[in-house]
Amino acid sequence: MTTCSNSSSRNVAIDLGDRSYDIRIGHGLLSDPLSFESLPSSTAAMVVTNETVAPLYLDALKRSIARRHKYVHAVVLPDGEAFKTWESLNLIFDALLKHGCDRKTMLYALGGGVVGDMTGFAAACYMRGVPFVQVPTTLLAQVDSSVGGKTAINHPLGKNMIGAFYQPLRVVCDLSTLNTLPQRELSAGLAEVIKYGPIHDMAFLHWIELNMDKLLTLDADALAHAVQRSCEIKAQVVGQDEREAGLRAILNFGHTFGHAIEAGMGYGAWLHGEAVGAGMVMAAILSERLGMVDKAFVQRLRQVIDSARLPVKGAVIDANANALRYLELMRLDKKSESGDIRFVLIDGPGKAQVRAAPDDVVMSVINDCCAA
Ligand SMILES: NC(=O)c1ccc[n+]([C@@H]2O[C@H](COP(=O)([O-])OP(=O)(O)OC[C@H]3O[C@@H](n4cnc5c(N)ncnc54)[C@H](O)[C@@H]3O)[C@@H](O)[C@H]2O)c1
Ligand SMILES: O=C(O)C(=O)C[C@@H](O)[C@H](O)[C@H](O)COP(=O)(O)O
Ligand SMILES: [Zn+2]
Repeated sequence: MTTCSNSSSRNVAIDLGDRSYDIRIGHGLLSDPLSFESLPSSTAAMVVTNETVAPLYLDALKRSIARRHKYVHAVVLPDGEAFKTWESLNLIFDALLKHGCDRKTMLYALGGGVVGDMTGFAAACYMRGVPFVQVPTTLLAQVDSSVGGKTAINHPLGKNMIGAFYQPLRVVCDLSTLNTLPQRELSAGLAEVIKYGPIHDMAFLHWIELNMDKLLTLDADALAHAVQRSCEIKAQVVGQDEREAGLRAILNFGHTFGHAIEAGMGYGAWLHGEAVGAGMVMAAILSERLGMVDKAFVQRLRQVIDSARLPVKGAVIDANANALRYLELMRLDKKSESGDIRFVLIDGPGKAQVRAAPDDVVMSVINDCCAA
């Protein structure tokens, strides 16, 4: 992983051999054709976006890439986590086939993590693989989902259960797009920014604590630093373990509980970042009950998550048997082995470890941490 900056953009490189690529970070990049320089040109391009993002940014992106492709098509999907489904994926394939797109067609994912995950999966599958570029327009997508090649759709029984590892050719993070992002979505993105502190970089957590007000008010320098440092950490982890044989699982901190909340409450009721925020508090308390961190660490993490205007208590997903329902959903998590749920726990500030935990301790955490 290497980083370089100039006045208008900061670049983070992700080193994956012949699948290496650049993450470009800066204001106004989406409207600048130079952001897409040196990518392969092709006859056709397909921009995948949704009904909220299309009116805001589709025309600008089309103008920026117009010289690279003879035809620039677009498919506009319904908006929301509830639409991260086979049906939406099929809308992308329908559009590609309707326009006679060949295997050199470039896909552009224009939107948040939902659009990005589905576009990447469509790119991995269409004609057994076509190139794609991530143009993330939410904070969450800029600091996390557009980087690293995890692509997927949801299943009613579990998050991201059907997918593939498939890397983009470039990530173009235009920080200006965050100006139109609703406050709740900004906070959701901050959950994944905060995540990088306890698992890898306590100095970054300290910086986040000091700069939370600036982040919440979209201060340009603070945002640029948060996106750059998050991408650097993610690039470093993914560069060592692209397909989650081991280390990469630390990026799942807060997600074992969080994904249970998302699936259990019905996709979209809680935003992904909200569920991860509460899930990180629950995982930190579990770490503390297993003797891995002290109470002061848990309190510090709870405080920073709360300051990002995120929930610090989990959801009640079953009024009669809440803890059992969590366990049932978490057993399907992709980190589970032979029916044992494996959690990302904090093993001292800045250090994460993936391990199983006794059911009774997990249930005590759920019983103490969930509020209606
Ligand atoms: N692949 C990965 O590594 C990875 C990492 C983290 C999260 N994810 C996935 O990402 C998804 C969450 O992503 P998200 O938080 O971006 O949600 P999202 O894609 O649903 O976007 C959030 C909302 O913001 C809207 N929006 C997007 N850009 C906008 C803009 N600039 N202005 C105004 N509105 C805008 C969207 O239309 C949507 O309503 C989840 O499905 C999660 O599982 C994947
Ligand atoms: O990139 C990763 O690896 C992550 O775990 C990042 C997470 O923030 C993200 O939500 C990811 O999609 C979760 O992965 P999953 O394998 O649990 O579906
Ligand atoms: Zn996540």
